[in-house]
Amino acid sequence: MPRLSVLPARVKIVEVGPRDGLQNEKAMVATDIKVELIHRLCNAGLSVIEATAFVSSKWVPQMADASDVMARILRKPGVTYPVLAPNLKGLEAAIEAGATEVAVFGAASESFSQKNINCSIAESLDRFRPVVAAARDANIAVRGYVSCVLGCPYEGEIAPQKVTDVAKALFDMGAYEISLGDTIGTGTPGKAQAMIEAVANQVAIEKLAAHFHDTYGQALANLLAVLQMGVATIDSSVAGLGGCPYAKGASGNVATEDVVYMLNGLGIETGVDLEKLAETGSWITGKIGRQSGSKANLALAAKRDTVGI
Ligand SMILES: CC(C)(COP(=O)([O-])OP(=O)([O-])OC[C@H]1O[C@@H](n2cnc3c(N)ncnc32)[C@H](O)[C@@H]1OP(=O)([O-])[O-])[C@@H](O)C(=O)NCCC(=O)NCCSC(=O)C[C@@](C)(O)CC(=O)[O-]
Repeated sequence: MPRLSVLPARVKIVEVGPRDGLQNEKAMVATDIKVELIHRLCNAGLSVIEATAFVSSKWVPQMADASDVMARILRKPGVTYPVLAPNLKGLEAAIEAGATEVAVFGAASESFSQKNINCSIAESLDRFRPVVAAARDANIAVRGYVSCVLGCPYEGEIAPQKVTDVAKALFDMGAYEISLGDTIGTGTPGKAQAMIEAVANQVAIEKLAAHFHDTYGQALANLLAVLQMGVATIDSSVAGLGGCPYAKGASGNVATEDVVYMLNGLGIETGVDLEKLAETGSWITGKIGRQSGSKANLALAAKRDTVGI
């Protein structure tokens, strides 16, 4: 097992359930539920919880209560609550709501960029530059997302070089971390490694995060493949909730419970209490009337039922 020796000792999990997990829900999820979800995730030990998105409510109605969510969460010291901010308007609202970290989100696919944020890749980078500069002036950390790193719902295959170019541009403008999104979950481990290898030639691997969706059931395998290369930050969503409204057919993010179960088995620290997390997964899926997308969650719930606790 020589490869296992190169795995990181600790992985930072960025929990995206309250934002990515809920943004595509058709029925409005009450602000109270979103706030309680964030509190429960915090109690389960997650230390980075993407709370909401300051985007146009015409584009993503589910995130219209972003300011309310931020006003009502009880912030725990040591936990960060990043939010999406696609432009200066979003950044201003995020700052007013007390955000200490924001994320800009671009894509490696022209078509997806147009559908998701209504501009070309080059225009998006021009739009993000002043957002990143203003955020940093205000002492706010900025994360950069790149979508469609392993495939696009409109263009199919995406060359690793395109991903690298956008990732480098975001990093050079001041994003401290670049999250690489397999938006439609079409990646496989070899492709994921080739993509990371290309990006890591330009942006240090410690600055990269893997944000993999599980549409084809490949997310955990892809994560293990990139962990072996040195990636030590993983985005995931409780109960595997989620999907992008502008990527039809894409199912949820990899489930945080499944990621934690795998990392526990590998002896990798996350600081997350799997039982509490699984209870949170069962709670939120009950609240929004969905089946959990986490196999670990379902197995733990069945085990709880069997032993009667
Ligand atoms: C970027 C825009 C705003 C451009 O949208 P636009 O229509 O080109 O923008 P605009 O500047 O012309 O403004 C249009 C209207 O939106 C308002 N507006 C403008 N900006 C904001 C704002 N920040 N907050 C609130 N309102 C805003 C603005 O005030 C105006 O209102 P009106 O005058 O018509 O009443 C729009 O396309 C948008 O909001 N897109 C967001 C789409 C989105 O949130 N997608 C999901 C997140 S990305 C994702 O899930 C992928 C990821 C990150 O998870 C990684 C992966 O898996 O790949």
